[in-house]
Amino acid sequence: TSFIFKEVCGYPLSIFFIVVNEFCERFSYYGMRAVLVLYFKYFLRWDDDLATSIYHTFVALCYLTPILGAIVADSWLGKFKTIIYLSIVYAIGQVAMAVSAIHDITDTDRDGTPDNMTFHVVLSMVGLFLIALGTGGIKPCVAAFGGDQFSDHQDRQRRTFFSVFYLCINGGSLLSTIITPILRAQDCGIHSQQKCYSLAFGVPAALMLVALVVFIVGSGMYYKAEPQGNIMLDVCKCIGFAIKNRYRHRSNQYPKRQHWMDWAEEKYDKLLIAQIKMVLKVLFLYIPLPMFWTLFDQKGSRWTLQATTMNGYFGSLVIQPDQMQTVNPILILTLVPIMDSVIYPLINKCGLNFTPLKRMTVGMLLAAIAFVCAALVQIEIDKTLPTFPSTSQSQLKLLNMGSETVTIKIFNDFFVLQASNEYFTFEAGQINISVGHPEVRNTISLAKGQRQTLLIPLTITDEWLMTDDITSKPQEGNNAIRFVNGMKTAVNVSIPAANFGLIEPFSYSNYSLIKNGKVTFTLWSGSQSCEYSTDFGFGSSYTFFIPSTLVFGPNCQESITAAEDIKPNSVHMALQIPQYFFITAGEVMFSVTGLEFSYSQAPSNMKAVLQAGWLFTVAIGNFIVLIVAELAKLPKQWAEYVLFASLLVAVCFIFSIMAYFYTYIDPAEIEAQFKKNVNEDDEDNKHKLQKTERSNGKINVTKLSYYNMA
Ligand SMILES: C[C@H](N)C(=O)N[C@@H](CCCCN)C(=O)O
Repeated sequence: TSFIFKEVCGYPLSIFFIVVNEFCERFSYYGMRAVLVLYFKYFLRWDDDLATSIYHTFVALCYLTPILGAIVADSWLGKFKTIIYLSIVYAIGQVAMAVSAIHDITDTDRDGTPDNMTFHVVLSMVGLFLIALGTGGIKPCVAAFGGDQFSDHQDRQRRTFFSVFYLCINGGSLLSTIITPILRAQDCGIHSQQKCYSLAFGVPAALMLVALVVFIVGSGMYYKAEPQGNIMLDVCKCIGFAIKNRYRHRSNQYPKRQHWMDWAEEKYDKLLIAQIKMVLKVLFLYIPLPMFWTLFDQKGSRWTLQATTMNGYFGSLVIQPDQMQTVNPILILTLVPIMDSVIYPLINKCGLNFTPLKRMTVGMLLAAIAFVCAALVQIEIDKTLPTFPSTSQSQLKLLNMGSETVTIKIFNDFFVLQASNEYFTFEAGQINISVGHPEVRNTISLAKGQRQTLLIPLTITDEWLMTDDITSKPQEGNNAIRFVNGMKTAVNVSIPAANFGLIEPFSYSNYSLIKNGKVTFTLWSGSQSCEYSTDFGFGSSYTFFIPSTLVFGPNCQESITAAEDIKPNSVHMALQIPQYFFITAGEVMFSVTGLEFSYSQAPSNMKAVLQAGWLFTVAIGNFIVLIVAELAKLPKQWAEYVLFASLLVAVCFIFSIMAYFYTYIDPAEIEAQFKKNVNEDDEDNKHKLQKTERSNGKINVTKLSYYNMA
C-alpha cells in the first residue's frame, strides 16, 4: 500500500503515533482496572471473593482475546483495520462502564444507592466484555504493527522502539493508577453525592478515544502489510495431519520417525514442519508459566483489598488503597534500566551465563518471595483486627452514664468502671448483672452473633438500654461514629458532612460514616452550643458519650468521652512496598525476558503466534487464581498467600528442570539453511551450520537432525 514515509533521527515518524496510542490505551486499561475491584465491592456490593473472581475472569478474558485479534489481523483485515475496529469496540466498552457507575440513573428514592442493581451489573458486564475484546484483540497487533514500520536493516532502531514501547506501557499505567483512584475518591452525583466511579471510568474512556484519534491521524504515514493468510490455521491443519497420519501408520511394520511432526512430511513443506517443531518446543516450555501470572495479577485484587485495611497516611499525604498499585510501574521505570545497564552486565562480567530461562526462573522465585511478604503483612493486619463474635457467641460492652464509678458483677466477676472499652464475650444467651450498692440485679438477653452496649442509667433503678453495635470494619477507610446522650435534655449533633439528628435524653444516634482527618462536631441544646474536635484515622468506630455534667459553652472538649468500638487501621501501607518490590523485580526478570525470549525463539512467520501463546499463559494464570481460591477456601488470607507462594516454588522447580534441557536456537539461521538446502543440496553448508554456536546456548548436530535437516 502507498504511504508517506518520513524519518526523524533515523526513526520512521509513524512510530510516534503508535507509541502515543499505546500510552493512551494503557492509561485507559490500567486506569479502569485500578478501581475495578473496589467498584465491584463498594458500588455493586459484591463480597471480596466474588469481586476477586470476576476481576480475574476479566483479566483472563483480556489475555484470551489476543488469539482472536491475531487471527482477524493475519487472515482477514490486516493489523491497521483490526486496531481501528477493535479500538472502537474498546471505547464503547469504556463508555458503558462509565455509564454503569452513575448511581443516579436508578436511584429513584434518592438515598444514594442504586435501586435497580441488575441494570448496573448487566451494563458493567457488557462493558467489561467489550473492553476485553478490544484490549486483548489489539494487543498482539499494535506492537507488531510498530515493528513492521522498520526496514530489515533497522534492527537497532527496532530494539529501541520496543524498549520505548514498554516504557510507554508503564508510563500510561503509572499516571492512570495515580489519577483514577483520586477521581474515584471524589464525591459526585445529581441527587446525592457518592464516590465518583463514573468519572474514574469516564476519564479512561476519553483516553481510549484519544488513542483512537491519534492512531487515525497517523494513518497516511504507516506501512500497512497485507494480511498473509492465517498461519494459525496452517499450523493447526499441519499438526492435525501429522496426528492423523501417525495414527494411520501405527502398526510396527512402518519405520519410526524421529519426531511425531515428521508424519506431516507427506503433505506439508519441511520448513513449515521445522517451524512448528520450534514453536511446539517453546509452547511446551510455557506450560508452567501461568503460575507466575497467577501471583502477579493479584496485585490488582487481593493486594488492593489488603491495602483497604491499612493506614494510608504518608505524612500529610493520604494514599488510596488502589493507588498502591502505582509502585509497580514506578519500580519498572527504574528497575528496567538498572537491570539492563548494571545488573546483567555485572553478572556477565562475573563469568556467569545468565541465560533468559535462568532469569525467568529467578523471576518466579522473586514473585514467591513477594507473596511471603504479603502473608507476613497480612499476619500483622490480622493482629489488629477486632475479634467479632461467632454465630453462637454474643459480645457486650458497658457504658455507665453516671459520673460515679459503679461496681458491676457479671455472674461471679466484679468490675469497677466508668465505661468498658473492651467487649466481653459470652456463650450464654442470657446473663445476670448486678450493679452498685445496694445491688440492683438484672437479667439481660444477648443477641447471638452480635455486639451490643449496655447503657447503665444515671439512676440505676431506671430502665437499662441495649444498643446494637457495628459488627464489621467500616468499609473504604471510613469511620463509623455515633453519640450517646446522657443528658436530661435532647442534644443535636452535626458536622458539615453529616447530621446525627436530635438525640433524645438517655438515648443514642445511629452510626454515621466519616472520612479520615480532623472533624469538629457541633452540639446544640436549645440555643446553647459547643464544639468538640477530634482526629480520625481509617476504618475505626467510636461511641462518643455526652455526660449529664456537660456544660455548653465555647468548648466541650474535656467533657465528652470516646469509647473505641473498633480500632483504626494501624498497619502502615508502606509495609506493602517490599512485596511490590519483589513482584516487580520478578516481573522484570520474567516478563521482559519472556517477551524477548518468545520473539527470539519464534520462526519468522510465527512471531505473532508465539506472542499470542505468551499472552495465553497470562489468561490461564488468572483462571488458576479462581480455581485455587475456590478449591482451597482457606479461612485465613495469609494462608492463601503462603499456598500461592508454595505452588509457585514447586512450579519453578519443574520449570528449571525443563529449562535445563532446552537448547537455544536461531530460527533465522535454521530457516536460511532450509531455503539454501532447497536450492542446492550442499553438504558443506550443512557442516558449517552444525558448528554454529549461539552466544546464549549451543546448537548441536542432534538438534539439527531434530529439525530434520542434518
Ligand atoms: C504495567 C505492567 N508493569 C506492564 O508492564 N504490563 C505489560 C505486560 C503485562 C503482562 C500481563 N499482566 C502490559 O503490556 O500491560
